[in-house]
Amino acid sequence: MAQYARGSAVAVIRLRNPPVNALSRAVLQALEDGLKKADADPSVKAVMICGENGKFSAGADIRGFSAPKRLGGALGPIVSLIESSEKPVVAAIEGVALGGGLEVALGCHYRVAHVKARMGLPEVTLGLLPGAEGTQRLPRLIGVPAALDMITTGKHIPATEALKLGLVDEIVEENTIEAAIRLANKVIGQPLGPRRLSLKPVPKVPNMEAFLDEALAKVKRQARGCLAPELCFQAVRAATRSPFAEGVRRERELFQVLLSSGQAQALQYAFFAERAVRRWATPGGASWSSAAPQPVRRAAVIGLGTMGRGIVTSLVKANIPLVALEQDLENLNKGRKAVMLLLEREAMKMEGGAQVLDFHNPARLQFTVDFDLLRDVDLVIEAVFENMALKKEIFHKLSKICKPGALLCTNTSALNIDEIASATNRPQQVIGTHFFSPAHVMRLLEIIYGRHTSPTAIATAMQLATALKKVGVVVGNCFGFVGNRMMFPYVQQAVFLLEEGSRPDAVDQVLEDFGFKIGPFRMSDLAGLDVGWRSRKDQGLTGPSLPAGTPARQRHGQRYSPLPDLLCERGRFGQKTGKGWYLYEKAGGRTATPDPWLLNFLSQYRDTHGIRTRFIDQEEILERCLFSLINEGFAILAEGIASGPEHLDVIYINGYGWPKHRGGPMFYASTVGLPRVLAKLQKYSEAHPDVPGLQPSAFLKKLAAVGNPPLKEWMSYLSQQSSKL
Ligand SMILES: CCCCCCCC(=O)CC(=O)SCCNC(=O)CCNC(=O)[C@H](O)C(C)(C)COP(=O)(O)OP(=O)(O)OC[C@H]1O[C@@H](n2cnc3c(N)ncnc32)[C@H](O)[C@@H]1OP(=O)(O)O
Ligand SMILES: NC(=O)C1=CN([C@@H]2O[C@H](COP(=O)(O)OP(=O)(O)OC[C@H]3O[C@@H](n4cnc5c(N)ncnc54)[C@H](O)[C@@H]3O)[C@@H](O)[C@H]2O)C=CC1
Repeated sequence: MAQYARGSAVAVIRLRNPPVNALSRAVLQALEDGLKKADADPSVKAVMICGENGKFSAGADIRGFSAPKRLGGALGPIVSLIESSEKPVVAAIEGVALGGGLEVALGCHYRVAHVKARMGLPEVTLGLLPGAEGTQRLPRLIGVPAALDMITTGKHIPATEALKLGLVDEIVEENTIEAAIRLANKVIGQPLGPRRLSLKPVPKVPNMEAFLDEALAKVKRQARGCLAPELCFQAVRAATRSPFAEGVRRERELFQVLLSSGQAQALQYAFFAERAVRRWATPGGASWSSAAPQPVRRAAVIGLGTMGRGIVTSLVKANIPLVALEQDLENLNKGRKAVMLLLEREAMKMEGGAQVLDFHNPARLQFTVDFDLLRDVDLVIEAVFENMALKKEIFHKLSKICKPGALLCTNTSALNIDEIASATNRPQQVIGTHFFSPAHVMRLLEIIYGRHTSPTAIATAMQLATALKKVGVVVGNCFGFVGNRMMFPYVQQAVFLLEEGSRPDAVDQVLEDFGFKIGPFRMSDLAGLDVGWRSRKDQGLTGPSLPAGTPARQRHGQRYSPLPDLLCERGRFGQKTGKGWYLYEKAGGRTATPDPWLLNFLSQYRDTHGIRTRFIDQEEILERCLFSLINEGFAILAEGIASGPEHLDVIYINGYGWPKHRGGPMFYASTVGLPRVLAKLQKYSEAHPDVPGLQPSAFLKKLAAVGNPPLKEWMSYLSQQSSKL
């Protein structure tokens, strides 16, 4: 709704739709009614539009996008109506003016913003473009380069930047509403022509066409298969080539293309999925609604290797004082240097820099080798080597040293949380906090509860995720948890495809074309092949503990590929050694080129094991890798390890580079259709009966049998008895 009030000469229209004043049909209708009332009332000389509760508007109501009668057509004419008003209209922007909200403000003749307000056209992140004439008005106001940047990235900009760009006329530190009314009174009677953006020419850029060509190339590079950025670009380009009305027509056409592309649906699903996972629940009945977090005033990180360094950096950025601990002085100094470098880089990106982060102050960041300094911390994050005996030793020590209420978190990739907790006197306060590398960059935090983990511990870990500006996803305890467990069959298929005749670059290309940031082989080279090798040796799958006489390509009666082990035995650990699945310019190099040695090695390997090389097409590569990952996802859901498919999708988008415009693996499966996924898995598992990852999960079979229900209904088909927990 929007509330209309008339004080003196200035009528006030207040957008009202908690929590973010989204522009629903009712709000737009009330806005239109208010404008008409103000127009008809001769005592009203100007209008001020603002939002309820300190927020202008977060834009169109995203929940309404799938409704049969959509808002798209309605908002543009209202923005035009505002602009054509014969009485000056001033926007008072507090909180946020996003999407349709900013387009409403662009229709106004003047804009006043609070210094803390943020503005943006984030439609591109929802697979759309600003469809209410925003792609035509914004370039006229702030110029093509700045408008293209905002519209194709969807970034939110602070009011201070908006003022520099000319997006707002004034920023205020005090009362925005009063300042807007003051301005409205001041401009009564002044000509409005120059304030109507639709009448302004688009400011010229020297050599506009060359600029646009370069901008398009950049947009395409960054979009990686996502349509919206390129269509946003095309809409802005139309503003440079055509009069306003024609540009608006083009904007509408492009908007319709996006709306029917399927990508918009996937991106909107991802938006709500990220919010849905905040409302966590466990099969035991604990949930976000009843559990309260405990405060974390001081934390500790143990182990300053690859992960620990990033975790320390994240905590410092979140303003949480902490102690960083290593096993000896040599490793401490190495870790300290690396942390300082990371923090200095982060500080350079921030306003206020190192002073804001204050990381040279030992009260905020203390380095030590002394466990005694952990006595009074509220939370510890352990990030030492992936070794159960070592982790248990550390947790035993922590339970003796740390104060009774302290939460003990482990950053393990796959190990059993219950076994780690068993080494302590407080298993209810032990929890997995699985960060992703680089930990100060990646948004995902997988939060793993064990058999005894308390609801308070889960709530505290979720609160930590929010404080670190990460997406926390609560999952149950199993080998590899959700993310890595789904990754195992995916990587396994990629390696099997090499055995059968494919090449690392061919497999990577297919998955990168699908939209992954990097394919499985480039990813393994980046992460280090030795990491998996160590884990396989610990599991007795390779190395000295492998029983004599074990067939080279079989373990426990299942197909096994020794290829990654053979590479490691030859010192090929990936980027760090300059050689892995690819060749690099030097140890630590990043440019991957196909390695003739490897191709020759593969062909010898096939000969040795009598494998007939065959041509493998792109469809098979894609389906075997993705469908085996998705299949594991169904097994995870059936076991109650995650409470819904949204959890798996949020994990994959934020932790594994899954293309967001495909909505996550489970959403993707729903778009492919479960009967088709099932049929393909059946076909591949018949061809490879010794690969359990290709055998369709019972839950997938059930969903296909009951008629492929929509994703949001999947969980209702799980019987209580099938949950393991
Ligand atoms: C046929 C199609 C017709 C198209 C019509 C054309 C019009 C256009 O040109 C298209 C548009 O306006 S598209 C909308 C553009 N706006 C956005 O993308 C803003 C999305 N929201 C945000 O960024 C943050 O929520 C925000 C920064 C605002 C606040 O962040 P917080 O972290 O403080 O809070 P959240 O937890 O994110 O949000 C609070 C609750 O509000 C819900 N919500 C947010 N934005 C919404 C929106 N635009 N529409 C509907 N619901 C929205 C959000 O889901 C959450 O609710 P719960 O999930 O129930 O907690
Ligand atoms: N590297 C990665 O991409 C990811 C790793 N992980 C997990 O994070 C944990 C750490 O992995 P990385 O950082 O890669 O290992 P890393 O080998 O780079 O670092 C481990 C650090 O722990 C220190 N350390 C060992 N014993 C210690 C002790 N008793 N007291 C204090 N410090 C000790 C070592 O000196 C070393 O600096 C592992 O459990 C791993 O599985 C989780 C997600 C991703």
